[in-house]
Parts: sequence; C-alpha cells; structure tokens
Amino acid sequence: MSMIAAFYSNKSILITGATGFLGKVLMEKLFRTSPHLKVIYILVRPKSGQTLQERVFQILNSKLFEKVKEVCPNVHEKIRPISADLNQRDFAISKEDVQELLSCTNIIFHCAATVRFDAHLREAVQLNVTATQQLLLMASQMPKLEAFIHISTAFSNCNLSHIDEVIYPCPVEPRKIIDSMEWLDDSIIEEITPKLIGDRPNTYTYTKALGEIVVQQESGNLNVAIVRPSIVGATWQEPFPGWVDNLNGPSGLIIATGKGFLRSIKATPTAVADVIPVDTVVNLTIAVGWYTAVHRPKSTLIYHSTSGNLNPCNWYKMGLQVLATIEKIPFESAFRRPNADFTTNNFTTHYWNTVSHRVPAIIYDFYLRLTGRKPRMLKLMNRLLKTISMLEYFINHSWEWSTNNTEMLLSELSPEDQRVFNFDVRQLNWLEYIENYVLGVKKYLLKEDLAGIPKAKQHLRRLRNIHYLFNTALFLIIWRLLIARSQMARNVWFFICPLFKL
Ligand SMILES: CCCCCCCCCCCCCCCCCCCCCCCCCC(=O)SCCNC(=O)CCNC(=O)[C@H](O)C(C)(C)COP(=O)(O)OP(=O)(O)OC[C@H]1O[C@@H](n2cnc3c(N)ncnc32)[C@H](O)[C@@H]1OP(=O)(O)O
Ligand SMILES: NC(=O)C1=CN([C@@H]2O[C@H](COP(=O)(O)OP(=O)(O)OC[C@H]3O[C@@H](n4cnc5c(N)ncnc54)[C@H](OP(=O)(O)O)[C@@H]3O)[C@@H](O)[C@H]2O)C=CC1
Repeated sequence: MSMIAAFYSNKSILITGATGFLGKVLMEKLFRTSPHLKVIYILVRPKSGQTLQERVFQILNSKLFEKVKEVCPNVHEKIRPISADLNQRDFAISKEDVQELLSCTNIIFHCAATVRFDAHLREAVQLNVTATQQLLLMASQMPKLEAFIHISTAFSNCNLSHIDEVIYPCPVEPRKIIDSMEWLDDSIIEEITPKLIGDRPNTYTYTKALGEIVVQQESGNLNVAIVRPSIVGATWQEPFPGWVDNLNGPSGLIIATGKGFLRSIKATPTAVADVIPVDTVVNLTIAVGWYTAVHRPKSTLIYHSTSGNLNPCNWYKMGLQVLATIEKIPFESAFRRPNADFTTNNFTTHYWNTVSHRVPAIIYDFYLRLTGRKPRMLKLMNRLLKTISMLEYFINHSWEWSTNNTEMLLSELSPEDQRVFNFDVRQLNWLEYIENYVLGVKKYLLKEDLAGIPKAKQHLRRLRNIHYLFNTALFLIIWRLLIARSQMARNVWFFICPLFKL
C-alpha cells in the first residue's frame, strides 16, 4: 500500500480552485488513490448560470471521474461544495460553513487564482494576493491543520533567467499593494501597473510572486509549502492520456494550428518548451502535502514542477510533432490546411500576420458578405493574434529552474509511492506525449469523434485543391497583367509557348 495514499485516509481536505483545470485533476487523484479520505471541501462559486450542485454534478459525471466512481462509489457524499467567492471579503462563506472548515480541515491545497495575463491589477491582486492572505488567516484558526500547500507558478520570477527554489523579494511590499488597491481608482492603477510589474510581462506573473511573499510573511507557524508548475499541459498517464479542459497555454494554440487559423508564430525554436503534464504536477502536489505534514520541514520549501532541466524538449520539436500529429489526425472543418512555422523576428512576424492571417480573413469575410452572411473571421483572427502576442513572451525566452527539492522529495518516496504518485519527468516520452495531447485536444476540447477523420481528410483535400486553383488563377491574372504591360514578358511568353504547345 502506498504510504502517501494511506496518509490521506480519513483526512478532511480543503481545495480552492477545485473547479479549475489543475484542481479537478487533483481532486480526481485524491479520490481515486485515497477513497477512504473523510471529505474534500471545495470552494465553488455559481458560474455561467449553474448552481454549485450543478457544477459539482457536471464534474463528477465527466469522463475525468469515470475511474473514481469505480473505486469510490459514494464520491458524491465525500465532496462538500461550499459557496464562496474569493473576490469577496471572507470569501462570502456562511458562518456555519466557516465553522465547519475551521474545526475539521487537515490539509489545504490552494489552487484558485486568476490565470489571465491581461487581468486588471486590482482583480489579479484580489485573487492572487489578498485571497491568499485571507486563506492563511483562516488556516491559522484551524487546530487540526497539518499542511497548507500553495500553488504558485514557475514564472513568478520570469524576469530572472536562472530561478532557484527560493522566494525572491519584490520591490514593493505586498501589504502596501493590497492597501493601495483599497483607495486607488482603476485609471490610476492602470497608469502605475507598468511601473509596478517592472520587467515581468503581465499582472499574472507579478501577483503570483506577491502571493508567494504573502505566504512567506503571513504563514506564522503554519506548515506551508509552495509548488511552482511551469506550463501545465494535458495529462501524461492519469487517469488517461491527453485529458485537457481549457484553452490555456499550448491547448488553444494547438487548436488554432489544427484549424488552419495559425500559420506563423514568433518563437525561439531552440528555446526550452517547459511544458509539464497536469497529472505530474498533481502527483508532486499530493506528495508535497504528505511530506510537509509528516516531516514538518523547518522552513517553507518551494518545489519546482518543471521539465526543462531533467528532460528538455524545445519549441521546434514540439511544433513539428504537433503538425505531424495533426497531419495524421486532422481536426474537422478546418478553415485552411494546417501549415505553420516559427518566425524569429518582428518584421517577418508582421509580414506573415498580414499575409497569412489578416488578408485571408478579410477575403473570407468578403466571401461571407457575398453569400449574405455576417463577417466574423477578421474579428476572430485579431483576437487570436492578441492571445498569441501575450503568449509569445513565454516561447521567446528560456529559463533554468533548479529542482533540488523536487528531486529530494522523489528520493524520499518508497518505490510503491514513486509508482502511484509518479512525478519523475525523466520517464516522459515527448513525442508520445505531444501526440496524445493533440489527440486529447481533438477529443476532449473540440469534442470531435475519431470516426470523423476520413471526412476531415476529405475536407483537407478539397481545401488543397481550392488552394492550388486559387494560386493558379492568381498566377495567370498577374501574368496576363504583366504581358499587357511589358515587352519582356511578351517575349518570354512567345518564347515558352511553342515549348509547352500553349
Ligand atoms: C519547423 C518548425 C515547425 C514549427 C511549427 C510550429 C508552429 C505551430 C505551433 C503549434 C503549437 C505548438 C505549441 C506552442 C505553444 C505555446 C504556448 C505557450 C504558453 C505559455 C503560457 C503559459 C505561461 C505560464 C503558465 C501559467 O502559469 S498560467 C496558466 C496559463 N494561462 C494562460 O494560458 C492564459 C492565457 N490566456 C489569457 O490570458 C487570455 O485568454 C488572453 C490571452 C488575455 C486573451 O483574453 P481575451 O481577449 O479576453 O480572450 P479570451 O476570451 O480569453 O480568448 C479569446 C479567444 O481566444 C481563445 N483562447 C483563449 N486562450 C487561448 C490560447 N491560449 N490560445 C489560443 N486561443 C485561446 C478563446 O477561446 C477565445 O475564443 P472565442 O471564445 O472568442 O471563440
Ligand atoms: N495552467 C497553467 O499552465 C498553470 C497554472 N498554474 C497555477 O495553477 C493554479 C490553477 O490553475 P488552472 O487550474 O490552470 O486555472 P483555472 O483557470 O483552470 O482554474 C482557476 C480556479 O480558480 C477559481 N477561481 C478563480 N476566480 C475565483 C473566484 N473569484 N472565486 C472562487 N474561485 C475562483 C476558478 O473557479 P471557477 O471555475 O469558478 O472560475 C477555478 O477553479 C493557479 O494558481 C495557477 O496560477 C501555475 C502554472 C501553470
């Protein structure tokens, strides 16, 4: 039996962000490996018109939880949704629920955050800094709490090229930032944001760094640890390969490529693509919870959940494998034949964005207008290009993350625990992983059935023929215009005619 799985039996666990990508996989793994855990409290807010119960029902009845229902048939009795909104003071949790959380919680996994790169600083501070501070205050009133695990990001100090498993100071104290959000109005905050975030690319990475400092400063005598994942991708092995449920990180770009929208992206092909499978992050996080509670390290340990230094893959290899997989397993109703390349400078990026992205979108919108339909392609393309412009930072830089603590933890695990909670990225086969990732994007994000592959291939052949026809027509039009205007062109035309019996 796994010591770690046994540790979580009869435990009361609080997960924030359990309805998110990472949170769902964390919850699934805990239920599947420790079905005798007492309860998992999840802070949930009503969203998109769904009540708490409807959201929990949707999660428990999703494909992700199929295996859980086999080993833990009464999972719906062990999950306790608590109405909460991290935007509100005290999270708008009822007094009764607060009492239950304070008196029963043994382990906290704090995953909730806003991961948007363009979040207004006020929103990012509220969710990624103030909420963390408030949760720590709640945790300090939990007599049975054994460990508080905070999920940060490996990019919280992306302004440095080498990042150790330590907390780096920020120019302005988090408390001052939190206080200033109380009285500054939005326009002033927007004005000072660039100064505050300094050489970080966005409010997300900046506020995640502030959140770490709050954990360090306000954890008192709590038993705390921090996990820093890099770019979290689809599942590698568990509960099945390729599972992903949002467009963040690579997933959205894989769709954009497979649907033929994305034709070029500015990247440093040799830069390390530090993608880490979500189940690997979750296995590490669960092991950190166990180690922190059982071994009670004297200080707050930071664990990097990254792949670059132990099993590096670069963007060139990743992009090539994405394209090769899409070739084999195409997405349905592609806008154009998938074909993409990296650009390496601003000029070619702007050129291809115009020629390969905006002009085809304008032509397609013109076609939509001619056929009496509402033009939408240019708007969609501009939104995609905005998204790409915010992701480009992460594919045009390289970082080195030390993983001493993570490697130490791996060595502390028994062979059985290393098998059940595997976070050894050295075993990851990138080509296989990326292929499963693209397949997972097709199945779980686009909800496309594999039976539709022949039809998708036929659609691509049709697009290829249209592409050839369009290019031929364009060539002939240009040639005819040239002939009408240039003696040279006429001479060449009359010279080659007899050769090709034109
Ligand atoms: C020869 C060689 C060949 C090579 C060939 C190669 C070429 C082929 C290459 C093939 C790919 C190979 C891999 C390359 C991967 C690089 C990834 C690096 C990721 C690193 C990030 C991780 C950093 C750290 C990780 C963390 O620590 S944090 C977690 C990560 N956080 C995020 O990734 C949030 C990002 N996003 C936002 O921050 C918001 O999305 C925002 C952007 C503000 C827009 O915001 P807004 O304009 O409001 O628009 P949205 O509504 O959000 O979206 C607007 C519309 O775009 C849709 N859409 C949302 N997202 C994405 C997305 N990604 N990609 C695409 N579409 C997206 C959405 O569906 C909506 O479509 P619609 O609904 O309109 O139909
Ligand atoms: N994805 C990635 O590539 C990486 C993620 N991380 C970190 O991992 C953690 C989880 O990220 P991920 O799962 O990808 O993010 P998601 O956006 O998928 O999930 C975010 C979670 O936070 C919850 N949340 C956000 N705002 C509120 C709020 N106001 N009140 C209550 N809950 C709220 C969301 O709830 P709801 O469902 O209601 O919106 C959701 O459960 C974050 O801390 C992130 O910084 C770190 C590195 C990489």
